[in-house]
Amino acid sequence: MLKKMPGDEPHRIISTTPDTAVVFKPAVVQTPAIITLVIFAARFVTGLFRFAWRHPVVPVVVAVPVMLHVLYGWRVALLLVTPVLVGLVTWGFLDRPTFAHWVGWRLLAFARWFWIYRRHWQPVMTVSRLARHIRGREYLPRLVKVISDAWADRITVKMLDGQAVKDWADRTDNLSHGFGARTCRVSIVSSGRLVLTFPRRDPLETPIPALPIPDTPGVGPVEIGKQEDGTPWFLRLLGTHVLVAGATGAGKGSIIWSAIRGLLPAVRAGLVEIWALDPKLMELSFGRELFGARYAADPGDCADLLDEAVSVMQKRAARFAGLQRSHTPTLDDPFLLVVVDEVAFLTAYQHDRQLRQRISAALATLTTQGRAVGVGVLAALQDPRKEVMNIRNLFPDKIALRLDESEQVDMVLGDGARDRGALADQISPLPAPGAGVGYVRLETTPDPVRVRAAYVSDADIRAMVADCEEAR
Ligand SMILES: Nc1ncnc2c1ncn2[C@@H]1O[C@H](COP(=O)(O)OP(=O)(O)OP(=O)(O)O)[C@@H](O)[C@H]1O
Repeated sequence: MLKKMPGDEPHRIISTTPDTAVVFKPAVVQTPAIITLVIFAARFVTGLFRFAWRHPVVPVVVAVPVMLHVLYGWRVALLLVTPVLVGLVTWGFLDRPTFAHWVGWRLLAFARWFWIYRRHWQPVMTVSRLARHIRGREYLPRLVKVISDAWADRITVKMLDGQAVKDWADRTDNLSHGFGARTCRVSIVSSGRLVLTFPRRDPLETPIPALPIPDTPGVGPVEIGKQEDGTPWFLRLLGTHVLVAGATGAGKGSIIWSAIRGLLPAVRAGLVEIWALDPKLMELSFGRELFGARYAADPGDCADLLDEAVSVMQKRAARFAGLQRSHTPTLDDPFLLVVVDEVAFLTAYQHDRQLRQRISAALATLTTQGRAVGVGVLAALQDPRKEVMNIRNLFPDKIALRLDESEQVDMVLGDGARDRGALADQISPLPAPGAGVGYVRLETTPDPVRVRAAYVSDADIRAMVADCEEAR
């Protein structure tokens, strides 16, 4: 009675005697009416409390004026409610962020829960086959709560027992179209619970101009651009190695140049040295004055420069042994960032086998031992296949810009990254909406984050060079 009892289904019943009616007897359990009423009342009250707990602002906004009206009449209600409304509007004007945090986003979350997610939940779950029908009974994953902010709606879902995150990750297309969003990201919060993120707007859809050069020298995470939620994207370079992969024209240069730009004050202060390897002779040659003697384009010179970096690293390691386990840049021991544009030119397309092996060995040594002694590698490449770059796993932090094939996403970011929403193969090939857009997967966070690097134009690089020369 409370739930539909599964009876025998007529299509399964076969009569062996011709011309006899099949007797269909569904199982019926008689329940006294009072028990039914008590259960309904209990469910109603629990639902009311649950609702008030999840959407506390809504009952206050709706229930209080109604109660005042019922108890004291509409005049008193209006008299008491008007100053509160005026107060709220003033609060919204004077301090938008706190108003949005405490009232605005909660009301929006309620509206979207009510109008979009709750209303479409059952059809979307059924059509995308995330709901199950077993013996006539429908089992739906539970929509636990909706949180909204300026960028996206985040929906906490209790999966059905026995469901896997992959079941959901495989249906992100169905979910995003079903709920009218552009994309859907799936991330796990605890056993059996996951969060679906539906962005409502895209702060990365237009190019970001070059960020201002920081005022103070710093080697901490460098601001490169924006994250998909509109917050600044900081990339750590000290104490790690970063691999940037992207097809031609994906905007690898904008990440390299934004990193150099962010470190420029520290370069001028002597806390950072940037060593540039530019085998393609295109990207870094434009600002080669910034690197002084630490610039190489010819493969032989690149090998020499890498060997020198290895030697610096080994000398430091010998000095630091037993004294310190991590490195803080100083004037005597600055952070040394080796920037390699199109690393495959040196490791795969180089026809001199000996040189190729020497370069690969030096890069492998730097990426395995460099970070503790203040030597980092920032490398860019187009083709992420293992044959081209067999040391890609030695880079703890990875960035996938636009890639040509979906299989390349996991090659760059690691297994399961595409299932978790890193759709680097779907980034637009047009420069305005797609160049510099990518997904970052850090050593410490398995969930890829969508980002866009600021575009450092030729004029910006020229200004950086002029600035540095002036400082010298
Ligand atoms: N962050 C960005 N925002 C907007 N446009 C960009 C950005 N980065 C690059 N572009 C545009 O895309 C074009 C290609 O960029 P870029 O040369 O850096 O790509 P790339 O990945 O280094 O390509 P290649 O591997 O062929 O050198 C640039 O000329 C510029 O117009």
